[in-house]
Amino acid sequence: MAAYADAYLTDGSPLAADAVTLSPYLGVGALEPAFEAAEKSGRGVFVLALTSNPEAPAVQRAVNGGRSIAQTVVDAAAERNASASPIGGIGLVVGATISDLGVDLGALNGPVLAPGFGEQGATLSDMRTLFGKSLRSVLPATSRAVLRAGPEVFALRRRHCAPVTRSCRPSVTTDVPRVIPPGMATHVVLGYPRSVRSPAPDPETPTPRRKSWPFPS
Ligand SMILES: O=c1ccn([C@@H]2O[C@H](COP(=O)(O)O)[C@@H](O)[C@H]2O)c(=O)[nH]1
Repeated sequence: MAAYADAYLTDGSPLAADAVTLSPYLGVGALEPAFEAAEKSGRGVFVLALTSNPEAPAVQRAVNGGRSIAQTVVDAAAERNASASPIGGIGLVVGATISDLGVDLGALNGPVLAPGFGEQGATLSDMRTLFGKSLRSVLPATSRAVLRAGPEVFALRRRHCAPVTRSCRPSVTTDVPRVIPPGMATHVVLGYPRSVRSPAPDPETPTPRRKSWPFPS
């Protein structure tokens, strides 16, 4: 783990990243070199806690010593972040496709990376219900739903929001500004799952051009 930490979380390494995802299944303690390297260099890690794939609950919801494995991972990250201000760099991955969290994220004091939007079917309203008070720490992630239409921003918007612009408005005007930092918002809105499920736009029908996001109501 120390070698991985050097490669991905240390200044000057050609592979250094802002943050990496880590699996805790060697034991959370085995990740210590990565935690230390991330803290030292101001980087972050996201430890898998409750993943979005359907096979995950059999392992992550298993109970050991009165706590689920997922809660054990959450608690270890919370302990590591306890004294950090305003927020620690030990984050968790919690899939947005999960219907019932079943873990307490209240003491985490760290970010939550939530994959599952777009292609996997989670919606922004799922996010509000699922994460409750922890919502402000959640970074929603979507990949295929965005990449498939890219790289032009206008093409992305046209694919996902037109000709059903109206159905995109609720997320833009109510959910997003309150929960997602501006830099993230474009990404998330472009992958807004409700629009992913909408019919593909007719290439013959011109899309009304809107000057800027968020769309006027
Ligand atoms: O619980 C998890 C953990 C990681 N992933 C990864 O995130 C992206 C999701 O891609 P989409 O195209 O938005 O579905 C992908 O790289 C997964 O390996 C995850 O989906 N769930």
